[in-house]
Amino acid sequence: MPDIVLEGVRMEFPGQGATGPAIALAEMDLAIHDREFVCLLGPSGCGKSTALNLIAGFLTASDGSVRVGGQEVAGPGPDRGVVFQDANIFPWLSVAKNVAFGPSLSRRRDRNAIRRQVDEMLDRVGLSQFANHLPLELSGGMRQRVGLARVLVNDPPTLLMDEPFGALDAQTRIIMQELLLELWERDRKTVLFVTHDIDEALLLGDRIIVMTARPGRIKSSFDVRLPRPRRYEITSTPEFVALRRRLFEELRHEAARADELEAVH
Ligand SMILES: Nc1ncnc2c1ncn2[C@@H]1O[C@H](COP(=O)(O)OP(=O)(O)OP(=O)(O)O)[C@@H](O)[C@H]1O
Repeated sequence: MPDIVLEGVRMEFPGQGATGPAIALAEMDLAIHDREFVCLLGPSGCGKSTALNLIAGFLTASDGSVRVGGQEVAGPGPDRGVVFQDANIFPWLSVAKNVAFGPSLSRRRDRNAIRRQVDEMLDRVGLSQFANHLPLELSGGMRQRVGLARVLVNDPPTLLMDEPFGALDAQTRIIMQELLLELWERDRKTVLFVTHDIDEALLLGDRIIVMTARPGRIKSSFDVRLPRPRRYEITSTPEFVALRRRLFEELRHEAARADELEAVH
């Protein structure tokens, strides 16, 4: 059964001042299967984040249906873990306390079990030595690891990621992409990953969905049949380079349209 289904989804934001309503998504249909890693790719402003926020339950569609696991989305829920670019961590809590936050909300868990779970999670993301540090004492990449650990420790079946590595330098970004691949290989969650970076989408995804410029619709869907487990080295293989070229052509037109729309507004 598909894990995430959007049918005829339309999203309008009320206009500000003289401008009419902004139509972010028009008639969007999408189906993501259980344990599939799908990357949503498209030019700036095409509605990628809006689609993710609808699935996360942070926004409600103006029209159409958004279902996760067969249920109509009525708001955020523990079945969907969301990771943003700014790592959504509490600056006043240590790394370990940030990661323990979610599990501590559940009254059924005893403290020792939570501590073991947090230790294991910190080990998986390579932060064991920084358990007692405050986020301010960490680099951007390490903070993003904390953000990832905070979400993964709750073991949500679905992960929604909105350009999580967008603010990182190129080197750190690759390290984080490889870490995400490693984590995903182990427990294969359903992932929707929003990005405008072709290489990132190709390195990570089973499938890449390309969106049109605003108002966003699905333009095309590409299966990425590159072997797994994947590492960064795959980006220089002929198969990868050929796929990159195809996707670049696919996006070129939409990016130009997005620029025109920008110039008009
Ligand atoms: N809260 C809002 N109020 C009004 N308009 C909005 C709101 N959120 C998004 N929009 C508009 O909806 C459109 C889609 O925005 P969205 O953030 O989903 O695009 P995106 O593809 O994620 O872009 P980017 O890659 O730049 O983050 C844009 O034109 C944006 O200006």
